[in-house]
Amino acid sequence: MFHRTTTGLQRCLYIVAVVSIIPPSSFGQGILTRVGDLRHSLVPDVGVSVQISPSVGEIRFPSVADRMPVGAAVPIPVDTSRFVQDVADVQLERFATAATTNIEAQLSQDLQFFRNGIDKPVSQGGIPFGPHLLTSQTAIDIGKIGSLFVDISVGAATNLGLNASVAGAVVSKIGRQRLPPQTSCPFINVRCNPLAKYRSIDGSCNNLAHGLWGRAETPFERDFPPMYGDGISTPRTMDITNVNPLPLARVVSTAFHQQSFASHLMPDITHFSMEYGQFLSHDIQRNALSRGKLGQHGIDSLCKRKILSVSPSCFPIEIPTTDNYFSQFNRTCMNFVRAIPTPNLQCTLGPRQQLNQNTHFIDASQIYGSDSTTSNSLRLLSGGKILLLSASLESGTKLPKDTSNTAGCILPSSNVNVKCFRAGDVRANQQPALATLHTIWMREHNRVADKLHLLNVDWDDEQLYQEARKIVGAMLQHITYNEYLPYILGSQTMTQMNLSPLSSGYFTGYDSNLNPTIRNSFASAAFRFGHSKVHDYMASHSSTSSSNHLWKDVFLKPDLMYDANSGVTGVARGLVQTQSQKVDRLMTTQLTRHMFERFPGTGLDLAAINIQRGRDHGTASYAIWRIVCNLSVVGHFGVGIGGLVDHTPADAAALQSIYGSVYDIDLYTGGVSEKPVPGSKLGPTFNCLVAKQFQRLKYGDRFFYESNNAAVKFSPDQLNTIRGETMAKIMCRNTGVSTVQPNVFQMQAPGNMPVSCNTMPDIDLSPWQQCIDGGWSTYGSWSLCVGGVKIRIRYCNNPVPNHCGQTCPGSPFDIQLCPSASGRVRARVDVTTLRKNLDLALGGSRKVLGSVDSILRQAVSKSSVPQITNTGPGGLNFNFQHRF
Ligand code: HEM
Ligand SMILES: [Ca+2]
Repeated sequence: MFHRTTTGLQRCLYIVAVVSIIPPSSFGQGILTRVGDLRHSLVPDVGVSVQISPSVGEIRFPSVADRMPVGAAVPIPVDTSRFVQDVADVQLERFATAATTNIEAQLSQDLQFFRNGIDKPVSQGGIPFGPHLLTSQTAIDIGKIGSLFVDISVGAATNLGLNASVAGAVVSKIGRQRLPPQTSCPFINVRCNPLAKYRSIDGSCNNLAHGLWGRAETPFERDFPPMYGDGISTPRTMDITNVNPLPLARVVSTAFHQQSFASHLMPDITHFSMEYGQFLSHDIQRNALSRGKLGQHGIDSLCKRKILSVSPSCFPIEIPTTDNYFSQFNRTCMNFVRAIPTPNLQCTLGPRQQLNQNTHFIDASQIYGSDSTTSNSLRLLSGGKILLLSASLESGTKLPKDTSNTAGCILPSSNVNVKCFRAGDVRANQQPALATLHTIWMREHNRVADKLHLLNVDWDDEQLYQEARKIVGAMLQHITYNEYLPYILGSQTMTQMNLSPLSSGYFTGYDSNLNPTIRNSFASAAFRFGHSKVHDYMASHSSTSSSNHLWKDVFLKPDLMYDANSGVTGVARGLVQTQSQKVDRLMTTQLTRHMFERFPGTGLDLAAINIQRGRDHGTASYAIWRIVCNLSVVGHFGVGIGGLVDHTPADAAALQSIYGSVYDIDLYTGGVSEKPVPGSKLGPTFNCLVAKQFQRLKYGDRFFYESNNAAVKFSPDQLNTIRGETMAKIMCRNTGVSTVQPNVFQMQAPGNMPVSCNTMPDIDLSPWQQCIDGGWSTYGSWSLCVGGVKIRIRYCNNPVPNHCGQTCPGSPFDIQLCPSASGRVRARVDVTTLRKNLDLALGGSRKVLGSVDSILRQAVSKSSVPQITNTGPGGLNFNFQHRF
């Protein structure tokens, strides 16, 4: 099928991962991937390079006889000219027409499917998938185009007879040369204003040259090409030999991820650290899930019939009849829909990609929204504040109510006033600990806005809102890099990757070539490490009593938030006083059996979902990511050299009993179970993937809070104020908590013992007091005309320097032209210079000024004025006829 020629390389493309060799016996047949090929396939900005010892030289994969030509020792060059010819316009046109018809048919079924089936909101009696299915209309629209791109790509691959291992690379290559016909690209570049002081709501124009980088509703980026069943779009369901099916996600979950128990608590890390991680994750990512593609059938019949081929968005998680929990309910499958497909940012053909509905940056978008409709709907439009409910039901304000219950919450029949909440991210209602963080931060916004208003009475709503938003976003970034990440990544990684905040001065490392976009592997696996940290219950501590709520009793239920004792304050107390579970292979059964459960047996399994999601995204297996991360190559299940060196023997053996090959291990499963790097809570693979993402989110964010960028930077005093902020202070200010340990991410311990909130000073926002016109009197009356100008003067009433180091910033003079008396030609005079000289003459004196005339004379005589200059636009030029 391929032209096996080594000549004409300029016309050739080396296919990734297709070189085969005679493998070592332990692998059966093997396929070698050239290091260069792998490196080539990496996104250049990630700074990851694949280095394998020269003695190995290549990466070894077990081989797939029917996929790969065996025996070639060099990469097989593919003559792209042939493909280009084959996929000439007329061909593509044909694929496009067929695909369009197909997509139209599928789409017409969407709505009915949604009504009848899998993803009915819980309020309508469906089996819930929680708020994760509240896919935005924009995402659905992009998904339609994404489906078209995928179908055209699949058509091209089929037509060319490409096998799965090369289809993605070849179609991408073709796609680079020609845009698919009949498609419109949803990613249209934007014009940016380099002087804009505030972040856009949707994250666009953060990077001035690449205005779409990091914008909401753009695809996740890849560090490594996806591995799909068909090379383009279908989930990875077969093992590396393409002979046996992969172990079922639920089977991996029951055999490997269950169940955590008390001894799996982390001694030093609070449950707050877990919850902050989820809150942060909701700032930077929200996968767009499909809303279904098939009418008539509910999820059960879909599962039973396994009609994936008819309903391509439905990818149910099968439950074996021997399941250790669900078998008692005769449950054979679990609700799962695929993430919607999206074109890549360049809108070229290629493998399926996934869409992030939120802004990729750490910009507090979970508080404010990632689109203007959401953010506007959350604004009070007065005093810069966000909508918050008044304190009628609980001490302290709450998030605005979602009165139509569009978030699909489970509401109590006993109290019609209890509703779910609205926030910048719809998942705020997933459970009360998350809603608590949302509430704390929304309250903080309004406190900041109020304080800013007191300092700057003339600021309008917009300026107050934007400045408060900027401050809150900066606090979130500071707390993330200063308090949260060090305990996750460890101080060594923080230092090596330059992630620690500075103690003074500005950060100058912004790199406009660095693409900050959230990586697919981070979203689909690595940052899900937090799921392993979730405790069995959510504690709520009042000042006198405490109660532990099993998660299954509080999922999607807002009731608790309305209780003065157990609400925001009680949950906050509980979070800082209980521990997280360890990051390890085990996950609480509250998440593996009971997630979003309505009655026994209807729950979901988050571990299985993580695995299934990875396969849905085509996420390459664990072993590949070790290579991307420059870690030792894994080739067997042993824990010695060349094996699972970062796993315990017991965990490695457990993996071996589940998977046929190390190249089948799902990234979530292999990564979360690694032994932690010393000082870190994560093993080396997740440590690498998480650290790299946070590096990009710092170095690729023009608005990073420590930035020295002139248009966006804080003043030195303002930055110091942000640097003094801690999560404990913010909690103290916005809840009824009265004592708390200074570092709420760590358990109480010597050096971190609880202190009274009174000892934590409120934020001092005086550096935000605007430095203009403070302390001036109103202007006196105009002078007579002197030399064609008239002058009026104001006096400084405020001898105390403000935070800008000035008493009365600005000039005491106001100068205007006198009406021209005659038509005489006059020399031009620079008013600015005149004003400067007048100021000079005044010598900073705040004494009552002498006569305008004498000052004017004095000023001008001391200088070279009148100058004959042109001050440019602004109408300040005038003719100066009188010489002193
Ligand atoms: C009680 C706590 C939590 C619950 C119930 C929960 C539940 C979920 C669910 C249902 C999903 C969607 C899965 C899918 O369809 O693929 C998800 C995704 C995710 N979760 Fe969690 N989670 C929790 C805590 C956390 C924590 C602590 C972290 C990180 C520190 C985290 C990180 C993520 C990430 C990165 C995703 C993927 C997000 C996306 O791309 O949209 N979660 N979680
Ligand atoms: Ca964001």
